[in-house]
Amino acid sequence: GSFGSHCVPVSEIIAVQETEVDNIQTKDEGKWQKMSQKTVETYPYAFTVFYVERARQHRWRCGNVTFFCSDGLLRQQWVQAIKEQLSLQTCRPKHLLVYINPYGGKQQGKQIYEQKVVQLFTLASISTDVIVTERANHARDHLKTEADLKKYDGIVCVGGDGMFSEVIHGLISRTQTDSGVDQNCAHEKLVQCNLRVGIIPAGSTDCICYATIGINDPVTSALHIIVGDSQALDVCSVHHNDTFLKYSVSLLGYGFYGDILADSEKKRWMGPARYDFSGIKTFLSHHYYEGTVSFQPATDILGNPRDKTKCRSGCYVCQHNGQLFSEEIRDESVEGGVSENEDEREWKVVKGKFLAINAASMSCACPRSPKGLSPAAHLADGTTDIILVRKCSRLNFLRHLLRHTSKDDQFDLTFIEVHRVRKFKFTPKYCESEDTDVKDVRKKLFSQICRDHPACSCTSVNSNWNCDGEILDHAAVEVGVHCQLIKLFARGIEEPMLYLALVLPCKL
Ligand SMILES: CCCCCCCCCCCCC/C=C/[C@@H](O)[C@H](COP(=O)(O)O)NC(=O)CCCCCCCCCCCCCCC
Ligand SMILES: Nc1ncnc2c1ncn2[C@@H]1O[C@H](COP(=O)(O)OP(=O)(O)O)[C@@H](O)[C@H]1O
Ligand SMILES: [Ca+2]
Repeated sequence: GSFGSHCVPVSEIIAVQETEVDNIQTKDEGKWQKMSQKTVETYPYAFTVFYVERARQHRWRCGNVTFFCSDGLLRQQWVQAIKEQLSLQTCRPKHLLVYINPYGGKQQGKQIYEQKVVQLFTLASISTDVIVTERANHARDHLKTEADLKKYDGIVCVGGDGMFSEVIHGLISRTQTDSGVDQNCAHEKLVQCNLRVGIIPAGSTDCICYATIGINDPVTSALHIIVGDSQALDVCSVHHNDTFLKYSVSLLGYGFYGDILADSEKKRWMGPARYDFSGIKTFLSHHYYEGTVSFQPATDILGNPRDKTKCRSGCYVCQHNGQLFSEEIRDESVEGGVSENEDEREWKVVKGKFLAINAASMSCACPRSPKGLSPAAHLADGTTDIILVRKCSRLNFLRHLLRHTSKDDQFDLTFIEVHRVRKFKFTPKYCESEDTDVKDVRKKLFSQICRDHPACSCTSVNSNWNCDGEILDHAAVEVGVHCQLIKLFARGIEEPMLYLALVLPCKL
């Protein structure tokens, strides 16, 4: 490279390698040239340090700088010293289990992994076992029962939010089974998972990657895995009548986002554009749904969904509330402890007609909306933000939606309510047909609805829940947040670094 000084923290060095001087090309006045014979003769020994270079919009790249010396022993000492420093970075993974979804997004999962990630893992001396999935739930089932997890320092999933969801379902289930915890019990404390999960984005929305790293970029994700980042993440559990349905880490959406998802699944051939298509269609159909949302507002915590400050790397709110949460758990396990905290807190009940009921456990920032559904939501504070969109005109709903893409506050509208909670319940007005004869109940339901709205086409009474991009089978759900249940190879979104340069005059 060129002459000059480079300052790189050891924690951001990817690898060091001895370099063949003969092959080095240097950039001189913008042109790549072979080094002059004279330089090669004077400095025949070189080594290259690969490191994390920050580019625009939270993008990371693998940069390198080559050092030359005249002495072979000196080079060996340098390379050895740097390797020793690297071996002291104990948070870095050495052996990873990789699942690739070849079917998500633009169906490029395999290519993205092979063309952008493999060489970086090799450079960083990370070995991998790779499984390309052959069907939906392949990764989940493999993790749940087969995979020898002791062998690995982490799991990587190549795909979208659905693929990530599969991986954490496998991992959480496995962890609970191994420690004898029953997932069907909605009030039981779940055991934290030790293995970290990395996401190489290759899906349609990639909101979990975007909201935890700041961008959906495969190389950036690979580098966060290599340096061994760690970010805790809250997980919501969703139950229906004391049976476990699913976990969610990003969006649990009923009404608008549930309907978009149900419609878009039929259009998978369109790739990521299916969401825009179904989005417009769902917007125009303007369905609302009736029901009751009950929740306990989280009052003892730091932070509020209307805050101007956001969750960033090393977030203080997440640290503080995480601490609070683990203390409460400890208190409850003590005989006669203060369990009144939880159960005797006041429940709020909101009944009405809703265009959308969204629970965002993280900001849900994604390329479509870089600030997300709930811009001030936290990754690991043990809460989820419930956003209620009451029945309003199409124009007003459009105003709300458009504000997700601008600086304006999407909650500052009369038909929007937002609450930060630890648990909530939803009960649809027209209850689901279960024990009784299905057809019978449907008939009754439709006649009742049609009496209520004579003009409606009665396509469906209830919506579906969109759970991180997967459809749930029930409308009535009970949701609880499990604080910091899993860990990612991420560090949260980094604040732009501030440099203070002190330039001293050369003449002393
Ligand atoms: C008019 C412009 C309105 C822009 C509104 C943008 C709000 C976007 C918020 C998106 C939150 C996404 C939360 C993440 C969910 C994902 O977990 C989940 C699964 O991801 P995966 O496919 O990678 O597995 N993704 C989704 O459920 C997709 C949600 C799709 C949102 C698309 C919204 C488009 C709305 C278009 C409205 C158009 C009105 C036009 C009027 C003429
Ligand atoms: N080999 C496979 N064939 C078909 N479906 C799969 C396969 N592997 C995973 N899936 C499923 O594909 C769905 C979409 O995956 P995802 O990675 O979320 O992509 P997208 O972001 O495009 O929705 C998920 O429901 C997942 O369970
Ligand atoms: Ca949260």
